[in-house]
Amino acid sequence: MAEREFIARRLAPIATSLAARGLADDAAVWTPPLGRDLVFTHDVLAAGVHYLPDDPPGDVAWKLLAVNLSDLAAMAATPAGVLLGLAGPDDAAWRDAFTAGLARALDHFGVALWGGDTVGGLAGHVLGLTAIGWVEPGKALGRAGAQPGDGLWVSGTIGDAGLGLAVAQGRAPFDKQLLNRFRRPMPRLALGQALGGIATAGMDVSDGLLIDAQRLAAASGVGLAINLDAVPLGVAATGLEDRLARVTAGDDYELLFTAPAGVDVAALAGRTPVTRIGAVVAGAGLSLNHDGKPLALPDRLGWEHG
Ligand SMILES: Nc1ncnc2c1ncn2[C@@H]1O[C@H](COP(=O)(O)OP(=O)(O)O)[C@@H](O)[C@H]1O
Ligand SMILES: Cc1ncc(C[n+]2csc(CCOP(=O)(O)OP(=O)(O)O)c2C)c(N)n1
Ligand SMILES: [Mg+2]
Ligand SMILES: [Mg+2]
Ligand SMILES: [Mg+2]
Repeated sequence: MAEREFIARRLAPIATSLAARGLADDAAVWTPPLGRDLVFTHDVLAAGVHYLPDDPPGDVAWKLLAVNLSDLAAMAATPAGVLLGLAGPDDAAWRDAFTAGLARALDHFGVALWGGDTVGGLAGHVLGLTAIGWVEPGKALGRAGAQPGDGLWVSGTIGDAGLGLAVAQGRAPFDKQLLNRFRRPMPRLALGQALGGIATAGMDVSDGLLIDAQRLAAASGVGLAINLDAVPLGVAATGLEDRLARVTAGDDYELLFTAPAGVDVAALAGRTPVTRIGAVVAGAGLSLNHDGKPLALPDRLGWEHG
């Protein structure tokens, strides 16, 4: 299918918002909600780097949208629309399944496809997505702002996606739930929006709990004391080494945030599970506690691109 035909047949039917103009013009035109600050993010997924080349294309579409919505959630924003960069081989069956999955994912999150670009003839897929959302003025949540005395909190469970990757690679027995944590992350949008204006700092966990916590600490100019044994895991760890593997695996797309001691975080989070895993302290960097004793930081804290 030629590019023009692909856009008309597969993309235009799912780009139904007024802003997208039927994908018939050179760009989208969106009227943002009056008086709101706009929030922008862009993440790329590359085959073999972020997902396995034979992962189901519909799940790849879900993940592409979800990882970007996770960054909007981290900022306490409400998503509105996205722009898609689709570059890869001329594989009509893959693209059909991808766009069908994208339509379902957009529908699930109530987000509009506003436009994008398509490039064929490549060896592997490189998928970009820009997500645009909005926040009430002054309510965007950043990584700076954590204060000594605040509690350190995380949503959901950590390390399951890392186990799911092992399942997908055939290194671990089949487990649908873990596979889904890797292929179909769930951005914490409701929690993020609830935290806006209340949490002192926040971010999403994409590279690994420890490395991302270290970034939050650095951005806030504080130290973070983390009780490793309090970190919620979906599957019990077999020992310290396993526990360290979970908190450095990444791909979690949970929210890591700090809140003043007086805030009832569980009530604020509503149906989203949240766990207090430590505290903000004066100083710098991370300090870990395990079995009631200080534990030296492992050499590797998480995922870093070369
Ligand atoms: N190629 C790039 N061009 C411009 N900004 C970038 C680029 N790569 C990353 N950034 C910005 O650097 C910051 C950190 O990026 P990243 O570590 O990818 O954050 P995240 O894990 O939340 O996606 C973000 O504000 C992001 O927008
Ligand atoms: C095939 C495969 N191997 C390894 C991983 C692990 N992994 C790759 S990138 C990454 C970190 C997140 O990706 P990044 O591009 O840094 O996203 P961002 O932090 O910008 O949201 C992780 C944990 C994976 N997701 N897929
Ligand atoms: Mg990024
Ligand atoms: Mg992020
Ligand atoms: Mg990263």
